Amino acid sequence: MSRTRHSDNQFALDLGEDSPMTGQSEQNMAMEKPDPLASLADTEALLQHWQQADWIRPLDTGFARLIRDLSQEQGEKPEPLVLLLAALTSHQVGRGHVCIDLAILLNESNHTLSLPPEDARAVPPVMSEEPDSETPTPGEVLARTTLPECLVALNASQAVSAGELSTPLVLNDARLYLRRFWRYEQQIAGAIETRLALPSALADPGSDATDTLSQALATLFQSSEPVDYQKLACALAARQRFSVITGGPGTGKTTTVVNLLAALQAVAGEDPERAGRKYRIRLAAPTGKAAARLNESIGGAVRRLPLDQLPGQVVLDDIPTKVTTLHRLLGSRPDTRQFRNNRDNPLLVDILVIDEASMVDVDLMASVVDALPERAQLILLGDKDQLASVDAGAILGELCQRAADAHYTPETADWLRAVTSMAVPADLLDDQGQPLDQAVAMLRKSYRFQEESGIRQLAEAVNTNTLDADMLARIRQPAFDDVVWLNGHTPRPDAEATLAQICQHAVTGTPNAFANQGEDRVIHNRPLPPPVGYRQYLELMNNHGLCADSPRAEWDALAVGVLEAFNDFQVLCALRKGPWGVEGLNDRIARHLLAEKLLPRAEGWYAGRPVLITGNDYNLGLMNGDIGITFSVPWGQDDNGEPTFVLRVAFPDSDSPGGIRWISPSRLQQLETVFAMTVHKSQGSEFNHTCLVLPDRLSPVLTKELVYTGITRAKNWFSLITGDAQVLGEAVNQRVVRASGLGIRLGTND
Ligand SMILES: Nc1ncnc2c1ncn2[C@@H]1O[C@H](COP(=O)(O)OP(=O)(O)OP(=O)(O)O)[C@@H](O)[C@H]1O
Repeated sequence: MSRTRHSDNQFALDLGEDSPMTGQSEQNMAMEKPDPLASLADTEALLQHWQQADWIRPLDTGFARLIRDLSQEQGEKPEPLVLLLAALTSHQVGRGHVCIDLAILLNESNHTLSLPPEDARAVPPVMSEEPDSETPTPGEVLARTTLPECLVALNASQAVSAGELSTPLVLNDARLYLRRFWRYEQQIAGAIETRLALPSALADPGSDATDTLSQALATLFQSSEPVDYQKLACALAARQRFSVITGGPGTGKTTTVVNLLAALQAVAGEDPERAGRKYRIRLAAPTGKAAARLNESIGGAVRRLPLDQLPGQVVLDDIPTKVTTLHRLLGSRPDTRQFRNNRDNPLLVDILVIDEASMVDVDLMASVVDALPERAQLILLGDKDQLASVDAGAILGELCQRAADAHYTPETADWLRAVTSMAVPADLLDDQGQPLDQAVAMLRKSYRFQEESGIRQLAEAVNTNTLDADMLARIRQPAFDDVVWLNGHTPRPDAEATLAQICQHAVTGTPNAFANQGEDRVIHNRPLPPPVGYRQYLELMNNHGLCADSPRAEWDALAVGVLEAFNDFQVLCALRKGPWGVEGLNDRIARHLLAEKLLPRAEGWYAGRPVLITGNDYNLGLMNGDIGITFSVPWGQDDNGEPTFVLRVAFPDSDSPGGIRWISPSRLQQLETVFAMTVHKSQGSEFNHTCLVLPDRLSPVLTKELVYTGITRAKNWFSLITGDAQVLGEAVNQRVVRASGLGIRLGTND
């Protein structure tokens, strides 16, 4: 169907009354210019121009060409509008969306697509016969069309189906997907629905199994509070084969899940399917860093379990403490996206717990549910308010859209009362609650941060859109003892001076900028040392006192100490490029540390260089997100018998806690220096002192989720430096909204 035919066609006109999404005047203005979709050649030229200007990727134009070829093979005249939408859908997948919601796209084209990009290069004129005309933006092109026109064109194309045919594009309602991503979403939604529908041995509050669960919960949770949300979460998650436990930092997700696993093992003996055997449980996280962090915290929590008081004869070995990465769990293979474990070779597991689930994209989650036996229980843990995964999807956020209000049905509330002896607060009840709502629990009290903690209050203000003038004044002053906005008194600071301030802060951590010079803080009855910068780990490294003859164990111990000290401070940036991004700041901070004589050099490889692995390397056993530090270590002798030193990067050995792996820099493939890290990459990590750098102007990546994630990476100290004071307030007013159909399918899309 050609575009001209659309406007001549009465049917199209009937449907195509002025779309509520597109203003008439905007449309009229666009109509005055030549139609860039008038012909296939014009459309292809337009896409080519956008690609040349780096607005869209070669992959996106390549996908549009594939749709064109496919249409032609089917004897169909390729429809320019379909090609355009195909390229834009592919572009959006590259930006983390699972699909395009056409209604939203037409309503806010430029914002939805983030086009033109912030750093847009000039695009050469597209219409050769009109040398002066500017290439239209996607927004201008889309302003000429309407939702009904798009739907008519897509429905008429052989490249599009509702999913029943193996077409490259799938249209569900007004959501347009690349087939692969539609399939992922279907797989995930199907796996959740199936598990929610499975009958549970614990559904009947009068059963022996439920009685045992109730006894176990009474032993594990002894809070005197009227509502213990950890206990509620534990009960809900025990009842079904799918559940989500979400909560902010330190709300007790790990504690709750350890109690949950103990409670489940206590009832295992009464599960007819288990015939008295305990459950096989696996714990996993999306990155090595996140797995290591859970590894650290889970061991202690398991050891504190009152196992001897639990029913069901649960022993320590029944509760796993080893956390693996999802890639390792599924058995990743070099050079292929296929995992060793899949539908045909499922995991030997009864219960799988995934921590930091906000970082899991739809591709990986689809592989997880593919490899999970149908009756296996899946438990997702994470903070719903954090940034979504780097790749497509926002699974945890989607599943938890209604978590704050819970929407528990009266039936769920009755069951909870019977099992936990607690009444669900009335404002969390809803007799229209959906099945998914009954499987989602939100932890609401932070045990790590005290009530007066600035980090807690600032994160909450950002998260709940209550970052007001009073809070800004308090972090400027600073009124809190753990938070400081270092240049908050300067609305439009000089860029060079601010960048120099960041470098200086990165050296020392500027303890005297915090209230009481960062001294005299006591956390959980222990005095807290003042905040530090990178000088701490570099001094430890430079003054180690080891010699060429020192045993390997001493070098390992030094590396463990230096890696720990490095974790005490981290600069986080919103952006990658430019002076305010990781690339600019890594370079600048390294040169500053060189000038301070803390580094021997600031380019290439040098002792002291901290590196972040940016892609999984299965041969070396290094995972995306792993951090190593470069050392000069003794390695053999020269011809005169003198010891020689070489550079080796020390990584924590994920297979042996406290161990170190020394890897030659030349073997490392994908990495970057990590004096500065993007907030995206910092997910799943926590640092004693975190400094968040916001740039001098707003950009689409600066969102509430980003600022919240940045603040909540700080365990004890948080500092903020802004290129422009306004940017903080503007950033928290922007939200990450990722197009997806998961919540819609599961009936929890509010
Ligand atoms: N019910 C509780 N009563 C007292 N202390 C608790 C309780 N729950 C958790 N804690 C303590 O609070 C701290 C944080 O708990 P935990 O590590 O379980 O939280 P988390 O939500 O997993 O944290 P993170 O944000 O690191 O993922 C721990 O020191 C833990 O012992």
